[in-house]
Amino acid sequence: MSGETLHAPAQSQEAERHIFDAELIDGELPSEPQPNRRRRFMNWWQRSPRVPAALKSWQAAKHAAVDVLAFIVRSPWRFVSAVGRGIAAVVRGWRRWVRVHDYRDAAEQSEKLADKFTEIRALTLFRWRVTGLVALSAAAAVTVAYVVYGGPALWIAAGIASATLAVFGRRKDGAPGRKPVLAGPRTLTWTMDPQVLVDAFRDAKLIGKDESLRLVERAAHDGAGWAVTVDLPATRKAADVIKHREALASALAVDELQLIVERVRGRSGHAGRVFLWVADEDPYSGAPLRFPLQDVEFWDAWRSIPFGRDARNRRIDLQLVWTSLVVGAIPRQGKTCATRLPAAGLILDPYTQLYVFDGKGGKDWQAAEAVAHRYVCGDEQEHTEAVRDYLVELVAEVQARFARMSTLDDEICPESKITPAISRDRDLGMPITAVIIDEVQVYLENPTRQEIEGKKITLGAYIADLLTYLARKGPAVGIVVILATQRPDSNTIPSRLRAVLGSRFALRVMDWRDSNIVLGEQMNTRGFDASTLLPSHKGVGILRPDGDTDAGADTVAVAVRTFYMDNAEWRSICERGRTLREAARTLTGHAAGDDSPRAIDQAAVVKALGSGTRADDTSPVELPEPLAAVVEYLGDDLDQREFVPTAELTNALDVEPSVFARQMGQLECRPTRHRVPDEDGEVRRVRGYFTADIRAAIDRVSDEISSADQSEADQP
Ligand SMILES: Nc1ncnc2c1ncn2[C@@H]1O[C@H](COP(=O)(O)OP(=O)(O)OP(=O)(O)O)[C@@H](O)[C@H]1O
Repeated sequence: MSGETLHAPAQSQEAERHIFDAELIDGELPSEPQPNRRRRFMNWWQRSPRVPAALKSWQAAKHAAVDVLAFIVRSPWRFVSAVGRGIAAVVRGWRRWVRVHDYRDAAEQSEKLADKFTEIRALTLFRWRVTGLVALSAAAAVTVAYVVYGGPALWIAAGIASATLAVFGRRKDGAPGRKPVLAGPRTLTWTMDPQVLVDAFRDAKLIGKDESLRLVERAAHDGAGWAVTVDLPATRKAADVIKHREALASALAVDELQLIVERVRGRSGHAGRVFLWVADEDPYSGAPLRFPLQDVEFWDAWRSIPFGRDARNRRIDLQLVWTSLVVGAIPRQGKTCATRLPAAGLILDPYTQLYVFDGKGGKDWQAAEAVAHRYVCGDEQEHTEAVRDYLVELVAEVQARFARMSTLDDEICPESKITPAISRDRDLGMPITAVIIDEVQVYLENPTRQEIEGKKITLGAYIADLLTYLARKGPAVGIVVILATQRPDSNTIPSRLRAVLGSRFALRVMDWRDSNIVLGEQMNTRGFDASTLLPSHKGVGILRPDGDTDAGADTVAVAVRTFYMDNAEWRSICERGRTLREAARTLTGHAAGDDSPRAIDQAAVVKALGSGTRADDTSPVELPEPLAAVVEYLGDDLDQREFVPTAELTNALDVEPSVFARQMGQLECRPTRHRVPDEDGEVRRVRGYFTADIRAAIDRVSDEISSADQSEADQP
């Protein structure tokens, strides 16, 4: 029940009290029953089933008028096509009759066709004669009528014949053989004829042959496209339509990027109500979108930062505090531009501290030097070591912040989490701190081995551990991690790091596996695959936000065209950020000419990471058997193959199949049947494991182990 309904009795009681309290003055008796009567009439009008729905509101009347107009405009064409279908049906029926099909089929079925041959032939001849006779009589009748009554008789005869044919050929739901096979392109014809939409849903196998759709709101032009809301038949789910958006786009003959499918939720929606929006043309073409923060003097880092627009031109903002972001794409798709947008929002808040590391070493991030507390640009060994040192410094800072926070009273820090007031209080020293790393793979892939507290580990793996810690523990004390990579594979960004990155943005990638690595397991099967984006669509990607978007809290992911900011505009934002910091006296570190590292307790950092004990970076978390053996056997295939038969695994690992199945089951990895081609190329259904399920199990187990290690390390 809604709040409004709950409050209604309270309001009426209040009104009654006022009436009773009021003094009744002579001559001021209520003399105008008019409004009440009017309201009663309106109430009756709105509720009465006898009043047509079209007369109940202006909008309904407008829709009805449009419907009538559309009907009138379409009727000549519908009449002609009905007559055409009628002629086809009559000719088809007559042919079957004259060729004695029914009799012939019966004889065939009872295998007596040869015996009945003479009878069938006689009957055929007879029916031809009847046909001839009827045709001659009809022609004679028309001729006589013409001679007696003149031209109008011919018109009347043609009218009667065509009306009869039209009735015979009218479109009936499910009538087979009445629909031309080549119906022509469906693009936008559905806006005029909802039957086309129903056919598209059937063709895309989203509803059955005998099922239909209920139109909740007829197609209307909305923005730069057409919108329609439909109810699916009972038991059909809107979520399935979203999942099979591509099939529906194909059935409607539009590019899938042009089709938006959303579930209608809340009071006016339910699990089977779908909102469809089809763009008139490619929604991602046209001039780049201007970044709104170019025109603001200051931005509050706690507010969502404008990121781009979806196909319907709705603005999509990105909340950064409390979360982290990973951007993945093949080169030249707009990764750096996309990463600079949230960075710009943070730069325009003078109370935000920035760690900017650019693995590419170009001039993309040079302007940020003017505001960055720590800045590294380059891919040499010394740069990677500097990144490591600054990250270690930040991990120590996170620990110190937690320690300081525990001493704050409840009024300042009610939830042992950072608040806007804490982040701006310079005495507390806990500003929102963003770590922005472009081309992070450069640092994560560094193979140099180093010794951390007596254990050998590569520099790349150590940086991954530091980032994992920052993304996992940092948000509570105001750390925001933003990573961009052109190599979104599992070897580059380890699963333990990926698992803690909240928001994901995938611009165009090579294939669905890479897309899933950025966006999350099985996102392609839920209808989100960044490898299907077009190369010409620079800056267009799929965003899977950590929190809500304007596109609806229920939206798992949304295709977004990011705002665009050229180098000059980016530089001007950085300059503005510097002026703001100078005024607020928050310019520190590199930007203030101070690159000296802070003194830190290395051992405490290693303990906090809980990963300093790892002996080998290639298996950062020691997986339990048989998962470890499966990972070792599959190697790169774990990312490249979709499915591995159980028999192959049990043979390769030399294990007892039932024991193997039980152990894998305990790790929540269960086999399924799947069609795979065998050596002869024949497709067979075999039992086995989807590599996505194996990867999910690895992530789950790694996370559990890391958290256990972490809580051990957190023990004082
Ligand atoms: N939102 C956008 N709108 C329009 N064009 C864009 C957008 N984002 C990027 N571009 C175009 O794409 C080009 C490549 O962008 P960018 O340099 O960000 O790509 P990248 O993925 O970082 O490339 P690399 O991997 O080489 O660093 C830019 O020069 C720009 O012209």
